[in-house]
Amino acid sequence: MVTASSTFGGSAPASGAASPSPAPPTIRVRHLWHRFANRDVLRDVTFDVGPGEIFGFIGPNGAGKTTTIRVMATLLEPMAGRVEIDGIDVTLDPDAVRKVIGYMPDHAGVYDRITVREYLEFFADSFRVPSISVVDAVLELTDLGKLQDRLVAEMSKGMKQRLQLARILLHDPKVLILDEPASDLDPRARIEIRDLLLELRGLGKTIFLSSHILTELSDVCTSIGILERGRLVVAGPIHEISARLEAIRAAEAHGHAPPPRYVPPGVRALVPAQAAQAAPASPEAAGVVQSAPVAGAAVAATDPSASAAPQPQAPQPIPQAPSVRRVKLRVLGNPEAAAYFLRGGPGIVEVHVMGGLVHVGYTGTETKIAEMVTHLVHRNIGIVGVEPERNELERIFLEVTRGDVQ
Ligand SMILES: Nc1ncnc2c1ncn2[C@@H]1O[C@H](COP(=O)(O)OP(=O)(O)OP(=O)(O)O)[C@@H](O)[C@H]1O
Repeated sequence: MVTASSTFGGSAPASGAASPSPAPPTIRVRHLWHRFANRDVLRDVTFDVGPGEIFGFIGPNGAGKTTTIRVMATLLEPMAGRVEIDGIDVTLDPDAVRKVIGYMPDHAGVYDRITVREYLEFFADSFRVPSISVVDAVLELTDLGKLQDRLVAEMSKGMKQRLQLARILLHDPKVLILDEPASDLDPRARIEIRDLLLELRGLGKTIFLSSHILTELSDVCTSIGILERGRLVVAGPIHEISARLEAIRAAEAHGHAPPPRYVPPGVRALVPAQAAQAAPASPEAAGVVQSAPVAGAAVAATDPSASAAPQPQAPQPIPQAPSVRRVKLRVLGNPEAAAYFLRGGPGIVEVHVMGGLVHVGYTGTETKIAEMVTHLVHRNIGIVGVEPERNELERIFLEVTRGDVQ
């Protein structure tokens, strides 16, 4: 019997793929520009997604996420720059790219008046894959088997979204490109989609997904890229970005020159102000041109400096700085007394009282919060509220973006 796991992704790495690997990137985007009318909506976007990663592409409405995705999905020709999926240039060989990607657009429609099985068999036939065995495997993988005889029209939004995912798995693509896969879903459906994505990653798929909802991504993505007004302001593994920002903050707080900035492959800078200074204002200024089909050959760009694939900067070692986390404590009685007892404690970096709350910076894990609470309770200080800092991804997002829209 064909099973989901034997049919899908058997050859790819099943675990541990998030760590840096010498393998070439599965998705390679270099100096991508796009312009609608006379407005640049993508400006010099460059990033890599390694094999087996779940890459979250984050940005506010209108930042350019869908435009980037449509280029990757071969639906839109870039004005300049180069995009390769699994080593294939999307402009030079879009048909080959389509065979290795499964693309789920935002707000995709589904045919309503057929059953779930009929829907999948229809697409399996159009993908020219053996419909019965593959549809069985996809139904099993996406847990839609019980609903296979149900009319699509009668399915919930979450289930329709799951059906969309099932459809793009039929040809067993290596790379999944999902535009806002969890938007409009209730919390349960969102969690179910997240679990399915993790399962697909376990089968070796590389997953690129976009979202403007940070919390739906933070516990599923291995890496992120943040796009603002068409510019990529940061990209890389979440913990590396976080450690770097922490090191920069610590150095600046002590009046030292910031440590050398970590530049993920191809990304210009971590900090928006620097990105704005460093980035060219137009593809013409950057000397970047589009890869264009030329009879049977990979194309030379017109500008010799751009003709070779642009080389990303080698990543610099990331300085190790202990990551400072923050928590706010609401105490009964005098908050200054609580602050007094916490100052100088192991792992406590800073303590101050503001707005009646005790703000504590600490290093280590969240057990440190439990230790602080115990310590204060033993000194007869009652705790009535504990408010840990924002989640890591929210913190990064707020720090590297400026809230600009285009
Ligand atoms: N076909 C088009 N013609 C003109 N402008 C467009 C077109 N498609 C998108 N845009 C503009 O390009 C910019 C980027 O749009 P895009 O859809 O890529 O953003 P997004 O980050 O996906 O936003 P959202 O989260 O709202 O989907 C927006 O200002 C949008 O209005």
